[in-house]
Amino acid sequence: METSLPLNDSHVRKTQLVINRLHAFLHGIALLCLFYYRITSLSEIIKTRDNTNIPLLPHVLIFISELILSFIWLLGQPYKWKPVVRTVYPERLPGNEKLPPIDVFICTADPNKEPCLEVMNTVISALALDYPSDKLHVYLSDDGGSSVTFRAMKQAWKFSKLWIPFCRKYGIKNRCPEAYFLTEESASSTTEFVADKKEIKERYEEFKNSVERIAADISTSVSRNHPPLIEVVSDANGSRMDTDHEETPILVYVAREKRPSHPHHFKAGALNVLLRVSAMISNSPYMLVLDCGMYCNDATSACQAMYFHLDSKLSPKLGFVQFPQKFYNISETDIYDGQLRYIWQRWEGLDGLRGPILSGTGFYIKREALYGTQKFHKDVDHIKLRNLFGSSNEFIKSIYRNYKLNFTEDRKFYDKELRSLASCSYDTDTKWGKEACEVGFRYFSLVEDFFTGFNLHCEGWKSVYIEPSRPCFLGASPTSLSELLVQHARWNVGLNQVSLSKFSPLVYGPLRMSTSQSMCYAEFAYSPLYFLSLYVLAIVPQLCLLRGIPLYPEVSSPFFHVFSFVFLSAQLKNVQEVSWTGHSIRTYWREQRIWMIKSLTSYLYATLDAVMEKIGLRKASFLPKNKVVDNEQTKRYQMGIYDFQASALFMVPLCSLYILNVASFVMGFLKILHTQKAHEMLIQVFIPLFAAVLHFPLLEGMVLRKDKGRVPPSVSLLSALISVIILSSTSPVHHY
Ligand SMILES: O=c1ccn([C@@H]2O[C@H](COP(=O)(O)OP(=O)(O)O[C@H]3O[C@H](CO)[C@@H](O)[C@H](O)[C@H]3O)[C@@H](O)[C@H]2O)c(=O)[nH]1
Ligand SMILES: [Mn+2]
Repeated sequence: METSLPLNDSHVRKTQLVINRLHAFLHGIALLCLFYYRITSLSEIIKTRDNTNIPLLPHVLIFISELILSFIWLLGQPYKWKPVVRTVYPERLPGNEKLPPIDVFICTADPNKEPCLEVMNTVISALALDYPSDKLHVYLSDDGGSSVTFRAMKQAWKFSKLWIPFCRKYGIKNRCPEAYFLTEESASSTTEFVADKKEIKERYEEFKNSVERIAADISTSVSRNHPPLIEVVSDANGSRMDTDHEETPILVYVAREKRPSHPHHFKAGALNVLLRVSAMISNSPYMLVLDCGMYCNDATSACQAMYFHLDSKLSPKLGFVQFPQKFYNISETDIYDGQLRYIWQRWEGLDGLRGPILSGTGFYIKREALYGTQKFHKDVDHIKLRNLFGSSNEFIKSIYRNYKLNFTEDRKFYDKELRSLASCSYDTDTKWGKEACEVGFRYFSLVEDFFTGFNLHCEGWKSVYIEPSRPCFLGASPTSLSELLVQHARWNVGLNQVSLSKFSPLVYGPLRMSTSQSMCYAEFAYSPLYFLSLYVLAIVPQLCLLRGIPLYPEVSSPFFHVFSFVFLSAQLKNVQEVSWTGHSIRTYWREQRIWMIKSLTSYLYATLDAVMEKIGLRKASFLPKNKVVDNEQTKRYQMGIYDFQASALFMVPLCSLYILNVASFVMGFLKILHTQKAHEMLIQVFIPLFAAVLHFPLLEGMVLRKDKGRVPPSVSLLSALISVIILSSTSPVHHY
């Protein structure tokens, strides 16, 4: 029988494994030598403090910053321990009749920020997935409760009825119409194809126009106060079951109830409503989750995921299959490092452990994993189920019922039941979204994906990472510094919420999963700490250089080589990883730059935010990213020119530190020439030089550029003032 053969295979990247382990060993030894140097020199300073005038504080600060960097480095090592790649055997997948049904969940929140046409393209591409139509059901959650989205969705469904047969007939790979017509993928050259394509293109233009008309006609205002609305999109004749059902999957619109007095828990709340509503309508055992604007670029993703979910060995423990997030709008220069290469490389490493971290979109997850029912017996107490899942008996029945397309039954009854499941109070006093209670997407953190995946791994579920050469899903990545920094600040607020709680991965993880998997979660969750190290490294060595206080060993000392080795080995390892994943050295350079910029801004504010939330001064919130395209900004992005029109909160620290570093390099350099102290200060001269070269675009933005994307002169002036104050202040390093 076909299914007895494995559907997939994995193999370890051996060369990479050897390089990684060897590097970890050497780098680790070098770090130990570095600590030895710091500890001995610190104790020396403390002992001789009365006679010498060497200040202690800068040495302590530098040591702390080195400890943090080393700690995060150590946490990241399990990622590199056993990188794994997966292959699949397409010919072994069972026939259509054996494929399990799938529900697709798409979330949108605000038509002003998430253009309706893009959302509809996501919907259409999901409807057109290469999967038996009667086993595919698409749900669109509209958190804005906007009638624009509702009406546009009906048009999208109508268009799909033409689009899907066209795609199937010609084996079109890219099932997102907007992207398909842009790329001009050619499936055939017969006259029939050319005529069909022309026809479908015209239909698409009509559809597009109708969506634009809808958006122009009615207000796109977003409501925070509305009753639930659930509608299975159907033909005008009112019969929900369409005669062409074979060709077009059902499409369900869900706007959950929202009231100002009830917390709605952002995307996790929306997904939990979809879980409940879909349980009543289709109750598929697997779900694909997609962010709006993220379209299906390869229609075979569902089958690809099934190579793992149907694998008899993997299946019982497999919670989800994660695809990487890839982006269609990344420019050649990728100045904001939008491709997130370093993340997907880690996921590959995690695949050798318990599996990749849940990444919000582009994953096929098992319904059972989100219900946490694997531990119950079938005859579990009904009261217990009500405590977990809420008061709906229909919902509770669905938990143990197999897949069944349900919505044609008693319509009135179901409508009432559905509205209750989508009401804002349904969750209250249940275990939905509660951390560590195993029901649904967890509300605890703004990064619901990270935290839910963490919980699933803690409960014993595994995950699989698959990165096919043709990306299955494509979305839009930030194209301005401002967007990038705001997005990363939000992610890191979410990570801080986890790391500052009892769910901190190093505390909560090791008892529930392997230490190595916990370390990887911790590496992610503690990464906002980078801001501490980088602020110290951007200020302390520089000020000490100007005051003639050496913080590093002098050139003749053997420890000078230790410091040089640590720096070079870290950099070269990055270069090696970047080139091994098929990128050029420029990618390495940009990754360094953006990592520092994010650490000095997003990570700092994310930590302040999370701490304020912890002590009750603030509430974290998740406003969807603006996906509306600004032409001028996009043009700059395409040309590889940074857009520094970001909030002064971001720009002032960056520019101040930049000026501080340039100034201390120049002044320090002149000073050591005079005093002949170069051998003592070499590393301290090198640090600001490295920063000044790496962040040269900031200098351009402040001084050389005249366009709209430059650093605003007011920001440059304020930054200059701040750096002068820091430079001239008798800083605390002077005494102690
Ligand atoms: O109240 C809300 C807020 C957001 N969303 C949806 O959530 C998705 C992600 O929002 P987006 O603004 O695109 O944020 P990103 O930073 O791009 O999202 C990343 O980070 C999120 C966690 O912060 C994850 O949920 C996402 O899957 C992941 O792609 C979008 O479809 C939104 O419509 C809602 O449905 N309701
Ligand atoms: Mn997004």
